[in-house]
Amino acid sequence: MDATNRKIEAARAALAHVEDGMRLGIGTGSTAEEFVKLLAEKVADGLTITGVPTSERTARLCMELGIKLSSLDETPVLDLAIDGADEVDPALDLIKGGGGALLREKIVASAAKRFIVIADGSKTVDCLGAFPLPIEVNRYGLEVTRLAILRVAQELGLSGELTLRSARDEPFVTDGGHLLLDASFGRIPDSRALSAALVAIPGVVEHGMFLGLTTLAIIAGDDGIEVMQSAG
Ligand SMILES: O=C(CO)[C@H](O)[C@H](O)COP(=O)(O)O
Repeated sequence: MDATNRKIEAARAALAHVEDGMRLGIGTGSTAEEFVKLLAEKVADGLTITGVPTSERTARLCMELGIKLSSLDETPVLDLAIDGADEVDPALDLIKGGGGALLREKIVASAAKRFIVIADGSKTVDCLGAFPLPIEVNRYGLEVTRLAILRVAQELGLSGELTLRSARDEPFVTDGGHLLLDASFGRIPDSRALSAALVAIPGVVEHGMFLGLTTLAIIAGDDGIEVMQSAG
């Protein structure tokens, strides 16, 4: 099975958790897009859900495919959110934001009673950090924020490149109008300490570590689907 088919299988397994009438957070990225396509087929067959998208990109796809959308302000409590991930560790902590949507994704996941992650097997890791950690920052004072991030990382024994994300030779701008710094720190042994230190920096808007948010991870590998359940 190739990577696309694994994503489709994870998305299909997640769809089984979607019930009629649900208020549903809908993720961003290639795996989430496979989920949106399958969800649209169910909606065409009569399933009723209210979707809250995690990005403008996902909103466009949902609208194209006939999925009814709401905003988080109109629908602030969600029954379920389903999204992809860049890394999933054994405690179901994640790195997300490879697609640049981490802020809305985290707000939507935190508004959901249950948060299901869908991924192919290449995303599972023993320890977060091989995938560069996306950090969403305010444009104002970018250099001050950059230096502060490097300082807190150093205090936690971490080091590595901090790269301003770009797209088509321009800085990548998030849906919220912010910039992204991708932190290649390598293994992050104490993700909670790094999280607390990062959110205390005034110019940091959010970071891509999703800690303690995941209810279930549906991982599709060559041997089929593995469902990882949160201990909490
Ligand atoms: O966090 C994300 C977007 O901000 C995505 O969920 C993450 O990057 C995984 O994407 P893909 O399913 O394309 O591998």
